[in-house]
Amino acid sequence: MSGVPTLPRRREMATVTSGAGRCRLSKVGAGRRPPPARVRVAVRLRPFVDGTAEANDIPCVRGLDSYSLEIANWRNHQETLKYQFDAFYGEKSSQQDIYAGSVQPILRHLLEGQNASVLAYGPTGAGKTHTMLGSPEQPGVIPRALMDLLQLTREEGAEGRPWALSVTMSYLEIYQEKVLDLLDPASGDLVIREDCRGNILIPGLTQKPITSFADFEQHFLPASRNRTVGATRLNQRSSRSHAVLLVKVDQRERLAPFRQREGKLYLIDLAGSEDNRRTGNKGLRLKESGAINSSLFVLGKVVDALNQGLPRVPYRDSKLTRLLQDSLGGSAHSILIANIAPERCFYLDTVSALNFAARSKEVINRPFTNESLQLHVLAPVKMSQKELVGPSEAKRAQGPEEEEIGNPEPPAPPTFASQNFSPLQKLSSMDPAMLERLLSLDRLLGSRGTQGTPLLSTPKRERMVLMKTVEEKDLEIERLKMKQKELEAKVQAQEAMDSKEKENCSPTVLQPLARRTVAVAKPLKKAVVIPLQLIQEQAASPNADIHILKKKSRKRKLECLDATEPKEKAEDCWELQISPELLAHGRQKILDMLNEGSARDLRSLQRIGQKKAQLIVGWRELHGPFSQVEDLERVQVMSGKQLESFLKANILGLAAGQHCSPS
Ligand SMILES: Nc1ncnc2c1ncn2[C@@H]1O[C@H](COP(=O)(O)OP(=O)(O)OP(=O)(O)O)[C@@H](O)[C@H]1O
Repeated sequence: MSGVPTLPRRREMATVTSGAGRCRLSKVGAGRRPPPARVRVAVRLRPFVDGTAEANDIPCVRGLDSYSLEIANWRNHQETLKYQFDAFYGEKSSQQDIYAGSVQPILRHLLEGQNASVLAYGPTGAGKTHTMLGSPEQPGVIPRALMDLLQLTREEGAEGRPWALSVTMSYLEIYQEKVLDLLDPASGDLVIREDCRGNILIPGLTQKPITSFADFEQHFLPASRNRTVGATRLNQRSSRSHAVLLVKVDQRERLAPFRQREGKLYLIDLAGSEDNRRTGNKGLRLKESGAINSSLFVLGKVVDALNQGLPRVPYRDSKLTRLLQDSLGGSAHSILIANIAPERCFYLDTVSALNFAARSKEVINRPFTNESLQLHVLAPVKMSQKELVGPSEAKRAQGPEEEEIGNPEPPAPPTFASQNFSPLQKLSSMDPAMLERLLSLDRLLGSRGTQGTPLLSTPKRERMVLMKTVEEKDLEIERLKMKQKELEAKVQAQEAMDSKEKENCSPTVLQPLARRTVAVAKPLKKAVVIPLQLIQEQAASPNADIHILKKKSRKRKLECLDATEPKEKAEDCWELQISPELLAHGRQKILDMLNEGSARDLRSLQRIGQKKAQLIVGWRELHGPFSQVEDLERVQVMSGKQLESFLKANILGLAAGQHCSPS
């Protein structure tokens, strides 16, 4: 029985055990080799069904316990062949037993951003479609898994949880070595490709978003009717194709660093291996059978190559194995359910299926977390060409054939200025503004004496860390910009009120430092042109504790060409003398500015240009706040002597501001 056109009613489904799927976020795969996960193998023995059993037929297979079974040895009738698997389900086992025992436990990996696959394997008529799809009365793995998965994603992606989740489904069949989209049968034969991380992709395959089981049914039921089935002597509704349901779970982190994860679940109902002497296949059925058997033969070769550790695994020898590349010996948590039949007429098929299952349980996969940074938090990520175009356009873009052997890379992304940087991180798909920010950071790091291009030449992992930092900084900048706008608005309001007082002040005297930092660009620089007379007058003002200038006679050495002793000439000069209170106050103001000001704020200080401001901000981010103004020397933006004049210039400006301030 295949291609069941209806799905079970929801009330007949098992209760969802969401606790079992609670997400534990895994960091597997970041730099280290992911730990191995063996392909799990379960065997299911179906009961006798009408039409297949002969009179007085007794089963040729017998279960021993919940892991092992025995079958008569056709070479020696006195003996039996014993097999042990991860699970054995006898003829009385229910659909729920198989689902809960072997399938449900792997669903949680999808929420960790890992891939999983369930394959039903076995001879024709042994119960693969019954196991995977079932009937309305006895729902199989597919409806049960979908129901649980949708429930899990609803819980994990609920408002207030750290990740937002979305689910999509695709459904395809491999019929006579053609990949057909069951959700869009008109799209023709699709190509299978592999990305640089070894993920298998089918460009142009329809993806339908699903949020509820009703959504799933709405797409799945009509698509199931598109599946190719036909009657054979052994099965009235025999699957003539391998059917693959692909369910993708996308996760987006709601807060920084806005990671993104993708977990894929393959639910595969393989076509059964067929002995054409018994199926009575002729004509088209024989041709179909040939395609089915040869792809299953390649599947056996792939499993053998993986078991023997051969350097070449013949994944590309059939569409089926190409599609299963990341499930067998790849990145998925995989479970193979080998379906067998009890009738004697199935004996040889059963032995062959059991031998295949026994070999498969030696196959080792290395599942890893499929995680990346969500760069479009700041700028929309360019979707890949394949995702943007419909099936037919994608096919046209690619050409009619599957990709060349030995050229597993996906098609080149659209040409873009950053393509030189694209081998690991998705720089090529990056928004130009983001790339510009990245380059600025790169220049900044370069200007601090780092050799080469520190950002763009670093390995992927480090680069991702740096890019995370860029994103965080950008958010911080946004926050500061907002704050600055608020302050500017306040200043403007204040200025309107203060206009009268300003008129009384000399035009050469400026606003207090605190307000200048957020007002018009670089007003503080004007403070240095305060006429000395004015300052002198100010020094003589009633506010006697701020003395900033003092007239002093000083001897100056004069160069004498012919004399050995230099002549000295007494002359009057002005020496800056700042009162200790003002000095301490000014130092504190500058220190506050160094620790809290943005690069733009810092540029309003005397002797600080754009480059120095950026270096100061960068140093602060790396080392924490400045404990004293002298720390500026450690930033290497000024020497000790320059620091002294920097302090004087700024404190002078500050004093001038204070004197003019109406308060
Ligand atoms: N565990 C079971 N309990 C009851 N009936 C079963 C069971 N397994 C299979 N059947 C019945 O056996 C018949 C054949 O099963 P099914 O179509 O699932 O086989 P299949 O392996 O998918 O075959 P094919 O490869 O030809 O598509 C169907 O009528 C199905 O309902």
